[in-house]
Amino acid sequence: MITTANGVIMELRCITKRYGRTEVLQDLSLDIREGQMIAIVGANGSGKSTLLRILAGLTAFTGGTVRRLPIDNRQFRVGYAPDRLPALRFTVREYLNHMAAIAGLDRSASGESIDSWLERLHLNAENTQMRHFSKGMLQKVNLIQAVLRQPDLLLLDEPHGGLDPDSRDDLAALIREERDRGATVVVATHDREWMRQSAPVKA
Ligand SMILES: Nc1ncnc2c1ncn2[C@@H]1O[C@H](COP(=O)(O)OP(=O)(O)OP(=O)(O)O)[C@@H](O)[C@H]1O
Repeated sequence: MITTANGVIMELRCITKRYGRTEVLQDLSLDIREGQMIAIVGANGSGKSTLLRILAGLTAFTGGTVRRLPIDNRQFRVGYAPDRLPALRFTVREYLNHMAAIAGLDRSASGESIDSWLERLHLNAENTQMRHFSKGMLQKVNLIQAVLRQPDLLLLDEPHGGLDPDSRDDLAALIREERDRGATVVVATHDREWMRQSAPVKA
């Protein structure tokens, strides 16, 4: 999948991030390689979400450089599940169709993929607006929108938040499948135990 010799798809060098006077990230350097599973573990407020948003290209950093290496002359696809989705006035299908359209996916293929994910994650509240969803239901929609475009780099921020035990198993299977497909997965969590038990780590 990746054309660089050493498999690096993203290079961060000496990244700093400040919000006003508060320095959240300091001199952070990191190489992200094809097929890696990376856990960003830290306490509340330590800057995990900030780092994921920088990786997603959604937050500007204050200093340092980020280099994204192309795959076969194209930018690699990023899937990003933030730590929570807003409670929107869309139904789940309206929202996922919308996200698929933004990603430039073919309507009929993405429709089938959405059907299959809704069934797999037992999300059957088709006609209810997402603002009435529970935290766990919203989290499932969040995960689906992140994997719909078959990302090369999948960024998951506290992905187990709000999920019941069976759904956590579904999440572990989802991560495993994404890795088997060749995706690089970066997970931010403050829960070391969940990471140890649920995140399938491949050598
Ligand atoms: N947009 C922002 N403006 C100002 N400060 C911010 C902003 N976003 C985050 N912060 C601050 O930056 C610090 C790191 O926040 P961040 O959300 O990245 O941490 P986190 O490790 O993901 O925390 P948690 O585990 O609680 O989700 C916190 O002190 C937070 O208040």
